[in-house]
This record gives sequence, C-alpha cells and structure tokens, in this order.
Amino acid sequence: MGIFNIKSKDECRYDCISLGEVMLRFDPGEGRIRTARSFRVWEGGGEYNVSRGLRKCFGMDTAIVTAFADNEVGRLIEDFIMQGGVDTRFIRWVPYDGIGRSVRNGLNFTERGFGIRGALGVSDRANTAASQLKRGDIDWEAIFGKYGTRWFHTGGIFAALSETTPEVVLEAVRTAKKYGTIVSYDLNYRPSLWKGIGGQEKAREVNREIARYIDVMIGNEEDFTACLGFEVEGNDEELKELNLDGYKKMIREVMMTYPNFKVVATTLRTVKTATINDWSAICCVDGEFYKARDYNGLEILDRVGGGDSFASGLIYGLMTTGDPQKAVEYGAAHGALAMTTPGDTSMATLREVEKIMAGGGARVVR
Ligand SMILES: O=C(O)C(=O)C[C@H](O)[C@H](O)CO
Repeated sequence: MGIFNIKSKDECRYDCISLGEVMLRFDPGEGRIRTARSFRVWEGGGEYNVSRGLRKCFGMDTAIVTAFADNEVGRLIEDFIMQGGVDTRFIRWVPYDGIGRSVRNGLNFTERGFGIRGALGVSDRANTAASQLKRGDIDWEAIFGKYGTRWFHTGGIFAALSETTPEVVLEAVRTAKKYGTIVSYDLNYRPSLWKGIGGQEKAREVNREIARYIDVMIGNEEDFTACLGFEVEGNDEELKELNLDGYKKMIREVMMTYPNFKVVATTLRTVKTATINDWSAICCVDGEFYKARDYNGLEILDRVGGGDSFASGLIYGLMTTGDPQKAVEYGAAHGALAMTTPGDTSMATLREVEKIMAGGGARVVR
C-alpha cells in the first residue's frame, strides 16, 4: 500500500471534486485597476482552480460544488467553468432578486504587479451565493455515495466566507471520510475575509477543527502560522530569505499535532520582486522530506493561482504515482508554469510540466 488507499476509478464517477467559491476575475492586463479602461475577464477561485488544473492539464474527471445567483454574471462564470471542462452539475443556482440585495456573485479585481509594484487584489464578494451556503444545502451523500469521488479538495478561502461555510466544509469532509475519499485542504489565509468575522483567532479556531479530517494539508509559508498557530523559528518578517530548516521543524510539529495528516506540503516562495521569485516546494510524508527542484529567479507574469496549480500537480502526482518526490515535482513545475500565463488557472500541458520537471529549458519549439 502507498501513502493512502485511494479508491479506484471504476468505483467513482470523479477523480476530484472541489468545494469553493468561483468569482469573476477582472484583469487590467499590464495596467492598474484604478486607471483601467478595459478588463479581460476570467473565472477563478482557490479551491476551484485545483479541479480546473486537474481537468485541463492533467486530464482527470473533476467537478465543482459551489453556488451562484442565477443572473447573467453567474451564467458567464458557468460558461468559463464549462470551457475548462469541470463538471457543473453540483452548482446550486439561487434565484436573483434583480439588484443583488440578498444574493450576488463575487467579483475579483486583480492586478499582476510588476517589479517593485506587488500584485494587488480587490474583491467585491460579500453576500455571494457561495458565502450563503449552509449545512443541509448540498446533498453530500449523493456526491460521495451515489456518484463517488476519489479525492475531495477544499480550503480556507471557502471556510472564511461566512459564519455558515465552515459548517458546510465539516459536513463535506465528514461524509468524504465515511466513503473513503481522500481529502485535501489548502489553508490559503486571506486576512480580508477573516477581518469582519473574528480575525486570526477565529481563523485558527475554524481551521483547527477542520484539520482533524484532512489527509493532505497544503499551505504556503505563512498559512500554517496564521491558520493553525504554528510558528516558524528564525523567519524574518518579510520572508526575504528561505528558512528551510525552520519550515521542516514546523512541519514535523504540525504532523505530530495532527497525526491524520498523511502529507503536508508547502510552497517555498521568496519574493525578490513581483516579477522575480525564487520558487520551490517541499512535502513531508512519514517524517521524510521531499523537496522539488529549485526554480531560482523564476520570471512571473501573473502569480495568482500559482499555489493552486502547485496543489493540482501535487494531487495528480500523489494519485498517479504514489511517489512523494514525483508529486512535489509535478506540483512545483505546474505552479511555475501557471505563473507564466495570465489568469488564475494554468494553460500548461502535461507534456510541458514533465519537460520542466526533467530540467527542460525554454528553447523555441517549432
Ligand atoms: O483570494 C481569493 O479569495 C480567491 O479565491 C481568488 C483567487 O482565485 C485565489 O486567491 C487564487 O488562489
């Protein structure tokens, strides 16, 4: 047996199902939100992006559980999701009241940053249909029992949307466990979301409870501190230098506190400028660490979604190879490639990911 017992494809309709909010992303291209005259739109959402990557780059069968207000904006986001090949059958459509007083769809304005100017996100997402999901709204028995999925992914963005969404996560992960589905969770700390509902203290309370049901815990350097309260010894404030020993020590402590975590994975990003980052990742299984190759001086076009593409690559690697070293390499390579193109989701192919993993360069192909 490998790291865990993953259900076989013949018992399950899906390889992976995500639970999360999907917003309409407004991208001002090279410019700034405050002076934009036109925006390009995409769909995006931390948890969704993972299933999108698994579908589009890695060829797996995936679906999204979310909710939209039933208006033209919701239908546009649905259209993007359909284009990405993620199954839309579990989307809950909520009647629209004509002005968004009671329910709306999330809008996410994001500029990419360049050089000394960092990326900037401005979301407009209160009272969305997804944030209003509550216990009992989704038929998890049907999802995990009737259809079946080998893997379930959700995360700390969805859990932070409102007072009711953590309950939805707990309901989902408990049912997933009942049916033997592997569960991954990306902590994805978003201060703006927690601010109005109890701040970091509440984030820790919620995430600590959810953590007890998670098999694969994913986060970046800051998430384990913000969401679960683990400190990394010797980190500088700005995370200018990579403190690998500190992370390893912290991850060991995390795994002792949560013995249910079979895999803990974290991306390692040192921001030199918005455009140049050092990038890598580590994962830990059974007390052993596996580190991806270093992408030092990686040139970034759009960093948003890099962590999600890391997660989808990691999950693909864990599901298909069961080898943590390969899994972390798939994750880091897919994350790196995703940051070379605009939009939240990757435009990479499996062949490109594997070429990068093997140390391939950027010579023209024609
Ligand atoms: O930050 C959020 O809440 C989002 O879901 C927006 C982006 O899609 C997400 O940050 C990408 O990881």
